[in-house]
Amino acid sequence: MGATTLVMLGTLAVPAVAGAVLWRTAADRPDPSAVLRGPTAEHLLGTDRLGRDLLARLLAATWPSLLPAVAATLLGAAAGITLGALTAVVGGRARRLLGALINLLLAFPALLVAMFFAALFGAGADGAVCALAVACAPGFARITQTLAATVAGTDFMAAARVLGLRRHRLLLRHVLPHIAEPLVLNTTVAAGSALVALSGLSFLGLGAQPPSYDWGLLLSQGLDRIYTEPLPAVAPGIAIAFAAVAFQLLGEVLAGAAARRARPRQPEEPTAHPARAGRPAAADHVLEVEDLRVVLPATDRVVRPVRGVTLALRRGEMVGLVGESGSGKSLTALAIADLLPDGARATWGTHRFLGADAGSSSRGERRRRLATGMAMIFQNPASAFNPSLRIGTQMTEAVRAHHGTPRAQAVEQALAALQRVALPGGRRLLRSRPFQLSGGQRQRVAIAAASMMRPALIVADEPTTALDVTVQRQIMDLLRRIRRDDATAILFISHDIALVADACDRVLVMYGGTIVENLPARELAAGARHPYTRMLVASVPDLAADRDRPLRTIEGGPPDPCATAPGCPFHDRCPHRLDRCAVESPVLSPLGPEHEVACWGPLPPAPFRGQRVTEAAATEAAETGMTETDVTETDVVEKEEAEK
Ligand SMILES: Nc1ncnc2c1ncn2[C@@H]1O[C@H](COP(=O)(O)OP(=O)(O)OP(=O)(O)O)[C@@H](O)[C@H]1O
Repeated sequence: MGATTLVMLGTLAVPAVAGAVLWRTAADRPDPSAVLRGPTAEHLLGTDRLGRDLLARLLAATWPSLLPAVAATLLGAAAGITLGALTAVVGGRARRLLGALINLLLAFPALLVAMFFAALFGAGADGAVCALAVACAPGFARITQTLAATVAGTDFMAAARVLGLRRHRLLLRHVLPHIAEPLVLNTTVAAGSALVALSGLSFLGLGAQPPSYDWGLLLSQGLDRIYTEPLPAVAPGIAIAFAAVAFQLLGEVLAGAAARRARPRQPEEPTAHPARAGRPAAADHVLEVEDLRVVLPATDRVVRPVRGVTLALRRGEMVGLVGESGSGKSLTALAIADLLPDGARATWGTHRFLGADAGSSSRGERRRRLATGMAMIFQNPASAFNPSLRIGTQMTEAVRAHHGTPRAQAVEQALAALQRVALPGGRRLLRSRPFQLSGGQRQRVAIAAASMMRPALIVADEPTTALDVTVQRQIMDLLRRIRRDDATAILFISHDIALVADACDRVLVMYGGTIVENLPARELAAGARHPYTRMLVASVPDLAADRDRPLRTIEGGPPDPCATAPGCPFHDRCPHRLDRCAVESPVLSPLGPEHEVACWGPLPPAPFRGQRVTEAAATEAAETGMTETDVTETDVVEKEEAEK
């Protein structure tokens, strides 16, 4: 398409640029001896009523036909884009007024508007250009208004407003650069339509006036004798169609190029991922995932944020997934739920949900199973709901679609679910829309909706991060109740180590896209053996922390998700690293019946509950003259309690 467009544009460019020099004389020279001739070897398209060569006139008219079309498009685009973009930066009342104006202008057909204004401005090429600019401006305004609306509500616009940027700066710096690409494409396509419209105006006598001429006028003059000599009318018609198609194709080619530029590189299949048959299914396991890998496309590289995650959840078990930002927790959850973003690819050795192997079922079957057996609760309850639909519609959607539950019965179930999560309001709440609820209410509705399907597994991705501690507690109570009542397994993703340790049965610690430790939650504080888990736990401040000392952090940053070097992902930050840590990747290996760790040199169990207690023990030992190991955890805890 690109080559064809180039050839077509080149074919137009030659007569457009050289037409006036090469053919103007022949085009304007009358020949009384050759009036109204048909096509001959001397005049390939024939002559007009003054004996002028029609081919020369057609070629010489290229520039006068294309230039006004491009000029009208640019004028209309400038006016329309300004009008439309203003809606993103003005206040509410002005925005409504501008919107109404755009709607009003759009209510009239563009060609009618063009003819009206062409007559108003007076027949002639300039009047036609202005008329067409006026006619196409509302279309540009509407597209720009729609595009600008997507930018207007963004956080960076809010931040720019807070910084006090003036409107024209907001417009030029923040709105237009974000929507420029589709507007440029639209302008190119519109130029083709403008050419057709301008030729139409000239054809009707409202555009170019003799002795000036363009293709539209030539077409009109040729039409007088179309039954005896079709070529004088057909040739300008073909020229108009040819140029209009060239502009349209140019728009298509630009759009294709833009899409290709935006489309990230497709990831190649992850390497070093041997196909494995997987272990036999355990009877009480709801979910079993082995060697899950996720590869994401990026514009210039391939991102591998999840690199061989193995996990399993039993019925009714609540498992915490912790790890610092970027360790791959959310992508692991999305891969399990088959909700990865476009272009992302997941592979696994085993993916068994409710006993069924994902590898042996079709995508449709897998999705159906996930839709009925799994529910997701997201961090931001605001974006989990469609703002334009009522809560009731969204809550009842899944049971109606998957269980075929009649509407009235689905509503009853929704009311029961709302009662279960202690949300008052009943039917009134079902009739409300998401924006009418607070964040905590929305999250409770999300949990109520999730519980309506009685799922075997709930994946809760930081469900309490956006909420205050009181609501957080209520949400945790709800999850616990659902788990107890329905034996639902819960994969609870959180940054709140203390909350996870308190609420979960087991904790999976994730680092650099892999699970580095899997241990019972009760052992998290004292029994963690991976240096990363230890440091993560130690970095949690508590009320007993010495406020004069800086908070503990883990030096360094998370590993680059694009890196392909072997070795333990934590080795460069690990104070206990061994030589082999930099070259050999450790795998998750059992340390005890319920404890697995991926480390070449797991630390010995901490004597007491975490770093805080260890330090307190040292102080206590120094004060009492005992050795550190003589100080029991009970001593330390008792002392802390007394101090509090
Ligand atoms: N659509 C995407 N395209 C490219 N990279 C992505 C995409 N989504 C996530 N990533 C990258 O993948 C890595 C893991 O992201 P993920 O959201 O799973 O981390 P996380 O552990 O859940 O972090 P957080 O706790 O902050 O939510 C990060 O480095 C992130 O930058």
